[in-house]
Amino acid sequence: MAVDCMIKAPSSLSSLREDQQKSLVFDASVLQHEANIPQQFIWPDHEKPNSQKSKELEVPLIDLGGFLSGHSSSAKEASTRVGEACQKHGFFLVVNHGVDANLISDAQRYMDLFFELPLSKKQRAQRKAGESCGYASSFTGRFSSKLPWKETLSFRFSAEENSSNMVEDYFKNTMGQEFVRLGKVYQEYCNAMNRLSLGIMELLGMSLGVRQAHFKEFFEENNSIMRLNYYPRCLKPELTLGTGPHCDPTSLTILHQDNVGGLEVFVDNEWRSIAPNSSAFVVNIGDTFMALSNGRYKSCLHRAVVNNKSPRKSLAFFLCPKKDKVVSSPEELVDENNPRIYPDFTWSTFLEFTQKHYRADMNTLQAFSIWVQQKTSRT
Ligand SMILES: C=C1C[C@]23C[C@H]1CC[C@H]2[C@]1(C)CCC[C@@](C)(C(=O)O)[C@H]1[C@@H]3C(=O)O
Ligand SMILES: O=C(O)CCC(=O)C(=O)O
Ligand SMILES: [Fe+2]
Repeated sequence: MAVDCMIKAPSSLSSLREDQQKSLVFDASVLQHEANIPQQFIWPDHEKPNSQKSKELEVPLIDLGGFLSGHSSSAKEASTRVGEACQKHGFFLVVNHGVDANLISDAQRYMDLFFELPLSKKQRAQRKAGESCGYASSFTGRFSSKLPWKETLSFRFSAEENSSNMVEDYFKNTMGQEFVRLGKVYQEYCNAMNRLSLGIMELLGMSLGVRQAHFKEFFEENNSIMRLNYYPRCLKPELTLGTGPHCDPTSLTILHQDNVGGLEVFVDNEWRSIAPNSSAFVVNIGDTFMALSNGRYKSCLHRAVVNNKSPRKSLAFFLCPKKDKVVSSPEELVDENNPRIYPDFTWSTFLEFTQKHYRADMNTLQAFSIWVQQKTSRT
């Protein structure tokens, strides 16, 4: 935000036209001291977080050690537990995941090096309209209400042969030479996330009764998104949300939250918190995998709340298919009792839908399916 509108009483902001509201830029370093939060950040009553802390959810904790060491009995056990979790709320924790603890703590710590920069420096990476990558501060320029209380830096990761330095190059080219070390850490982190995602895809394939390598092969050449979430402290946390209620439109999310806590899942009609566990990754399937599973597994509704004590950080790796690969559930999951639910689509079309036409929420895939069918009937 241009600092001047921090001195305007929030009520006067609503006098701005929607395009003027969208042109505001919020500076997190100012917002975190503001008791009078701008009204664009105040969510409707039915979506505000309860002021009392949400009850903790017992999330299945799956030890990948045996599976990753090639023990078939452990693989079977892990795939059964993954399947059970996906039949319920779609979230599970993985431990003994093979990702180096020092790499995780570096990836967490290095986020501060970026988000604590002056806004003008962060804006070197400013997300451009309609694009999924870059720096976004409360999504100004994108939404005019229900603004999330967060800053994000999103960048692309590709598992294709000729893209082994994509993340490193992004940081060097966008932020300059002094960010080369940061780029190397996030390149290594994304490589580790890629390996872990493909392992989890094997367990998902086994749990659905398709050929074990089916989904692993489908995602071999993925074009994924890495997102750094930075949630500044908020003096009125009961009025806003760090990330609003949504299902991830992507295929699989591997999330590492810091020790602050704030991730919540909607289960049995109530919001339940997922306790921080620095040695574990939180894994959930997204809309695209729900389509690939022909609706057998559901992508899950979740959100992030903020607090009035400290900032919160999370690392979210979003596994996405190669852009032009057709997303279509395997024959084994389609029969007369389970007709095909979703139209075939490509991830690039679905991603464009979320970046240019629809703010992802709990109905994104449904809205997208209708949009695709309308587009097809018009041509
Ligand atoms: C494909 C994506 C769109 C979002 C980032 C990835 C996966 C999660 C999506 C998102 C976080 C869901 C909630 C709304 C959103 C706008 C956000 O709060 O960031 C979504 C992301 C986005 O469109 O930038
Ligand atoms: O920060 C979190 O804990 C959740 C963020 C999230 O759901 C997302 O970025 O899609
Ligand atoms: Fe999410």
